[in-house]
Order: sequence, then C-alpha cells, then structure tokens
Amino acid sequence: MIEMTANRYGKSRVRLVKVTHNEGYHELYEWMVEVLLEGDYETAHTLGDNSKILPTDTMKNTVYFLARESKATSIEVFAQEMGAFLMGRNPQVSAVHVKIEAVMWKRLTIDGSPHPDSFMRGSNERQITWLRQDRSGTKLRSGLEDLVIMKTAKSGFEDYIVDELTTLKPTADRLFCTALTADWVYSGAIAGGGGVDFNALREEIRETMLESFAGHDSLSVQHTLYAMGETALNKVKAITEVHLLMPNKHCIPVDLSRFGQENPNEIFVPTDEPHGTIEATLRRK
Ligand SMILES: O=c1[nH]c(=O)c2[nH]c(=O)[nH]c2[nH]1
Repeated sequence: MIEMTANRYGKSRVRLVKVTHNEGYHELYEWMVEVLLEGDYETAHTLGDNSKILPTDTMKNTVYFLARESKATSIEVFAQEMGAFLMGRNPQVSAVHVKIEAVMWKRLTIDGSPHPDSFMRGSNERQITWLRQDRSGTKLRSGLEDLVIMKTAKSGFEDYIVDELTTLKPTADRLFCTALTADWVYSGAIAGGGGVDFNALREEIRETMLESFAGHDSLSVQHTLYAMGETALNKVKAITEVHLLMPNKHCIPVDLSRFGQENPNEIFVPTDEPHGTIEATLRRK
C-alpha cells in the first residue's frame, strides 16, 4: 500500500517586465514568478482525474493578468495578491506558494538628473520573496541573493585549531569577500497585513547589514555574520528571524618575495573555489 504524503504543482520561471506610465516618468520592474498549489489532488495522481486541476498554463496567465491589474510596487504585495486571488477562486486549494525574484534596474542619471524613462541593470543581486498562504493565514519570508561585498581592513582569522593538517597561516589583516545571501521572516501581522511598505523594510534591513559588515572588527566570517544578523533583528522589529549565508571567497596574497618585492597586503589572487561556507539562522528570544 502506498500513500502520497505531499504534493504540489504549478508554474516556475514566469518572467515579466512591467512598466508603469506615470505623468512625466516611468517605473520599471522585472520579476520572475513561481506559483505552486497544494490541495485536494489525490485522485489527480491516483486516477488521472484532472477535474480539480487548474492548468499551470492558467497559473502563468494569472501572473500576467494580475500584473496588469495590480498597483503593487513590491514583490511582497504582488505575492500577497497572487495568493489571495488563487485561494479565493479555487476551493480545492489548501495552500498557495508564491516565490518572486526581482532583478535590480536602476534609473539612469543623465546630466545630474534622474532620467524619466531610461534604466541600467545593476549587479547580479536579486531581491526575493516567498509567500505561503493557507486557509488559516500567511507566512512571508523575503531576502536577497548574490550581494557581493568586500572589506579590505578590519578582518583577521587567528587562534583556530592547529593540528598536523593545518597549513593556513593566522592573519590579523586579510581581505574579506563574500556573496551575501540573506533571508528574513516577517511577523504574522506584517505577513498578512495590508499597507506595509516592504520596499522600505527591505532597504532598511539591507542597509543595516551592510553598515554592520563595513564597521565590524571581524575576527572571522562567523563573527561578522552574527553581528550583521543581530543588528538587523535589533533594528527592524517587523522581522522575527534572519538567515545569512556567507561564502568566504578567499583572496590569497601573492608571494612577491620571488621578485624581491614586499607585499603589504596589496596584491591578491581572487579565488572562486574551493570556498568556505558559513551559514547561521538567528532569531529573537
Ligand atoms: O572566517 C573564517 N572562518 C573559518 O571558519 C575559516 N576557515 C578557514 O580556513 N578560514 C576561515 N575564515
């Protein structure tokens, strides 16, 4: 006897660019949406009964339809709208999962002024939100990926375990480079509530973490990761938990003594692999 313990289905990588025509200036958004449904799909799997299946093609169309209707300027609010729309029309659905990834378009500055309708793609950094809405409420997590940052001072790594396999030299001065992935959980009231400025919250969390990264006297990646998460939780009461993933993208000082030169921490080889992986989840007690 076999039982199905979980299932969900939907459409992934639904990409859209949205332009809002305001008087005198445009807004530009580029989003990639994933929408997945959980629900009463036992007979769909066991008998091939499609009578309760909303086609994934229709889910894709729903993304475009709602994008046209929506006034949302944040991925979080658009995810809430998607969740409410699909739950409202589909009694067979017990939970909707929406993930939206945004890439960063920045308005061009021309002759010192913001241009009304020209933009530039920023770095590879992506802004993301994950919503899970069921009949009892909404959970909302947001975050960012691939924010590449480096500090060239106030970073060391010393006093670690030294055994017969240790070749690493302790240093009080090294480069600290990482591609930050961070995500945070919004409290229930914020996740389900209306009128929340999620873009402002995101900006505050992002800035707080960057400020903390820049200012920290780092004894290790772990030490700085904790400081960044701790400051974000202390400053932004709307979040209850934060997870940070910080690969240690090693920059190795070049041995210039072979050429009769000193290298006072100025010339390095950046390396992608192997890299350290440092990760932690922090929450307010
Ligand atoms: O900040 C660091 N944490 C480590 O755990 C570690 N391990 C290592 O080799 N270098 C570093 N740096």
